[in-house]
Amino acid sequence: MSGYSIMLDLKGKRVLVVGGGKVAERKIQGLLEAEANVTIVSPSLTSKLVRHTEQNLCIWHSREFKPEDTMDAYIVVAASNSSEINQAVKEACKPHQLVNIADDPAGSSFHTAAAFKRGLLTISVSTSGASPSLAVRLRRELEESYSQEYEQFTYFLFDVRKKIIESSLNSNQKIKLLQEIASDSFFRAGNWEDEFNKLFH
Ligand SMILES: C[C@@]1(CC(=O)O)C2=NC(=C\c3[nH]c(c(CCC(=O)O)c3CC(=O)O)Cc3[nH]c(c(CC(=O)O)c3CCC(=O)O)/C=C3\N/C(=C\2)[C@@H](CCC(=O)O)[C@]3(C)CC(=O)O)/[C@H]1CCC(=O)O
Ligand SMILES: NC(=O)c1ccc[n+]([C@@H]2O[C@H](COP(=O)([O-])OP(=O)(O)OC[C@H]3O[C@@H](n4cnc5c(N)ncnc54)[C@H](O)[C@@H]3O)[C@@H](O)[C@H]2O)c1
Repeated sequence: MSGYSIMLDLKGKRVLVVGGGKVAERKIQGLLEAEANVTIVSPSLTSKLVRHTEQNLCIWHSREFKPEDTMDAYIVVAASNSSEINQAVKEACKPHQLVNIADDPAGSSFHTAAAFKRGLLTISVSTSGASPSLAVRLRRELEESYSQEYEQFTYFLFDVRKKIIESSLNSNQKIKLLQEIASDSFFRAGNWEDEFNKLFH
């Protein structure tokens, strides 16, 4: 897979997850953070997923998968522990549906990246299935390199970028300023508002 990176808006979108084990739990965590509308079809659930359904964070059909479950789903994740069931899920999907098969990277239309957020910043790592363990290691290393302070920094950048774009500066001045406030030295200086006001009158 050559792999094209995008950020999907899943708010309110219907996502079907087949299986309720450890892998389903991990995928569902990310899907709920993205505010997707998650339906799980599985005869059993992990205790964490049971809590999610009790809190109405997702819908659970306590039974085996049926092909019609895939109807109307924007994304389908097959994470049962049976490769036959996972293949049946794939076969039930229409060509336009995004499908992730936990035990069949080549047969999936997308892979899940190892990702974390700092406010508006998302950092994700993919090895295209070569080594999920390497993706996890790099994600952990990057998490250490990009401190929690980046969360506030992204909100600061979001606000001042708007001010810069709407200002009467010419386009070269705007680009220079936008690059300056995104630089490592600016980030490290702290007092971002004060430093910005010195640069922007
Ligand atoms: C990143 C992450 C996101 C997530 O799942 O949310 C993710 N796998 C994670 C962890 C992980 N997965 C596995 C191990 C055990 C050690 C090892 O195998 O290295 C660990 C490590 C651990 O658990 O620590 C085993 C494994 N994974 C896949 C197969 C099937 C196969 O290869 O055939 C098997 C063998 C199954 C078996 O035993 O049969 C397949 C996929 N796993 C992917 C993503 C996609 C490619 C990502 C990429 O290459 O970058 C892809 C293709 C499809 C997909 O699932 O989307 C998440 C880390 C989240 C985080 O911590 O940040
Ligand atoms: N992609 C990844 O990151 C990754 C990592 C490890 C394992 N895997 C693969 O993911 C799959 C699931 O692993 P796991 O550790 O979560 O397994 P698990 O045994 O913890 O969970 C399997 C779940 O599938 C459900 N299930 C079984 N038959 C079903 C059916 N007919 N319909 C609906 N649900 C059904 C079970 O009730 C259970 O909830 C395995 O195929 C494994 O090889 C993928």
